[in-house]
Amino acid sequence: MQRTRIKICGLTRPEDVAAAVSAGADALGFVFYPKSPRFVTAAQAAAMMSAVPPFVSTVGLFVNASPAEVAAVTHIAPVSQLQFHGDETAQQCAALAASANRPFLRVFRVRPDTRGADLLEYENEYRAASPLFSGLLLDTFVDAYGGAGKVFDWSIVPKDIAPRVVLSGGLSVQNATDAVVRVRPYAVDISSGVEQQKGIKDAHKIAAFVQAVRVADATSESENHHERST
Ligand SMILES: O=C(O)c1ccccc1NCC(=O)[C@H](O)[C@H](O)COP(=O)(O)O
Repeated sequence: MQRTRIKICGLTRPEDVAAAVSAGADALGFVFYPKSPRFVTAAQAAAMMSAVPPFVSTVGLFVNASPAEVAAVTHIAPVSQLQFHGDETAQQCAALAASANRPFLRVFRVRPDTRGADLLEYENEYRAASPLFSGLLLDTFVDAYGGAGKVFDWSIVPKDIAPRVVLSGGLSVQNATDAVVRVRPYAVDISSGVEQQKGIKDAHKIAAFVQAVRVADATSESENHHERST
């Protein structure tokens, strides 16, 4: 059975890290963008990461950060990978990742006029720019940079790219099963949909979200089985 990977983003409290790990999250996101309500310092993130068990990834999220800012964080907080969420070019992402010696996720902020071909072209550009490119994370374009809880039109995601992308943007306990069954992404990423208030996660919502994704995995498996046997 395909097991859709799950990233919980925007963690600011040790108890929220514990809730995400105990619910079965595969990756934990820490926001190093000072204007975010979910901003954490490198020292705060490092303290939270010290309680993360083996085989759970930690992701450091940056928006238009300088090489010095990324280096200052990665010297202190042992993130396993980077996420570039701003207007960085492919060359800038490649250089930031190389200097931090970490793989990176590139966020594509989907607009109403985005077409599937745009995603494939963007992915090719990043793949060509760096061996440290680990994949695209699809989020909804909003004027602010992210964590806004807005959904985009999932039908634009081409079937041939879906198994490699991280789907995000307005996911919730209510829409997670539908999103995963329809798109069949490699992974999903959620922030505001599992919060009580900005930056404060809700352990029950995290557990319910993980459960909703697992229901989708089981549904997709039974659909695959049905397709194979007819
Ligand atoms: O969380 C923030 O405040 C934030 C600030 C600047 C850039 C990105 C930010 N968050 C990104 C995420 O948490 C997620 O990758 C994604 O945007 C999904 O968020 P949501 O729609 O709230 O689930």
